[in-house]
Amino acid sequence: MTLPSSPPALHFEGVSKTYPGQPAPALSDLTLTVARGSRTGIIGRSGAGKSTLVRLISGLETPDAGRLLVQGQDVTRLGRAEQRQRQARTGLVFQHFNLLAQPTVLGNVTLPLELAGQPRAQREQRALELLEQVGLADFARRYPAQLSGGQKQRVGIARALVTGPDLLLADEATSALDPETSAGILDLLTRLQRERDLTLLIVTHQLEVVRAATTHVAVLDRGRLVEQGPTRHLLAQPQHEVTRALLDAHRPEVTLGAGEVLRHVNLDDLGAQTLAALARLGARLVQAEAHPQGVDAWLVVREDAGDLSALRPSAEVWTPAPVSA
Ligand SMILES: Nc1ncnc2c1ncn2[C@@H]1O[C@H](COP(=O)(O)OP(=O)(O)OP(=O)(O)O)[C@@H](O)[C@H]1O
Repeated sequence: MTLPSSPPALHFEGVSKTYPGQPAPALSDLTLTVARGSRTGIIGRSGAGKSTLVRLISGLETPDAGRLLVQGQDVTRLGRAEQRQRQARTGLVFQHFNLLAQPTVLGNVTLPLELAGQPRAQREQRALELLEQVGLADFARRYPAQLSGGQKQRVGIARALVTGPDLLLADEATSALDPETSAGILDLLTRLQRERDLTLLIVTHQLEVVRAATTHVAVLDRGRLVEQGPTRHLLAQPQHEVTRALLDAHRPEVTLGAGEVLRHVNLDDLGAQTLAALARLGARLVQAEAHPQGVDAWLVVREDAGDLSALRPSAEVWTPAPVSA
């Protein structure tokens, strides 16, 4: 018996988009599939086309060419009513929160349900449940101006989820927050994605966001997809210069001695065995950052130090790329 396989959450098929009056396309023949239930990062430099991708998914723009399927539905062919239904099933979280100043926190979260015509008691109950889930049960009667940036973003997340979407788009959702607050928001998004079995699309220019919160990643550059894959694999073995440049931005400033090179490696951990292996290789650890994909480490080693793959038993995901000083 063959079970009907469910369609991917998103499928871009040869999608192109050029804004009026612009010489170059914002997206060019983009083919990209986002698996249902994944936490997928879309990363790229400024102007890569990330926001355009979000605007197409959320229905704010339409492709010039190609097809965009959301949960198997070709959104370029939907009527008005169907499009509104689809939009209600897509939650959006913005960089600058986009909260209204006047309604209270509760009023902001209930707004999408109010617009959908849901009775007050029902929508308030639902919004209070969501506020509880984002840790803001006691803030319902406050105004956005009385909240910190991280709290405002929690309200933004509650509002994005209040209509019960299956797809959540976070567009630079942590870019305006300090690192500690960002980490809390990414943890929250990850938890909610798991609990609600959502597909989470995280659009960012920050590699650390991709590392902390995604299972898969796609790298865009000048409107094109340059590489994609499981996050851990892609960050350990970046193939494209754009991805390498994103990794390089985290390179520590270090003075190299004669015959020494700086290398970026992704380790499983920094346990006793790994440290002993580093010592045997004469490797100097100059920077290490732990994250859900392992430990991102920068080492100074002698050019003739030998095979670093011994550092990582699961070496199938890792070939150290030499980085010039
Ligand atoms: N409304 C618009 N009108 C004209 N051109 C636009 C518009 N929006 C984006 N563009 C152009 O399309 C290209 C892709 O822009 P987009 O905003 O999608 O990139 P991005 O990766 O999100 O960049 P950033 O990280 O800076 O937000 C850029 O060249 C940009 O100048």
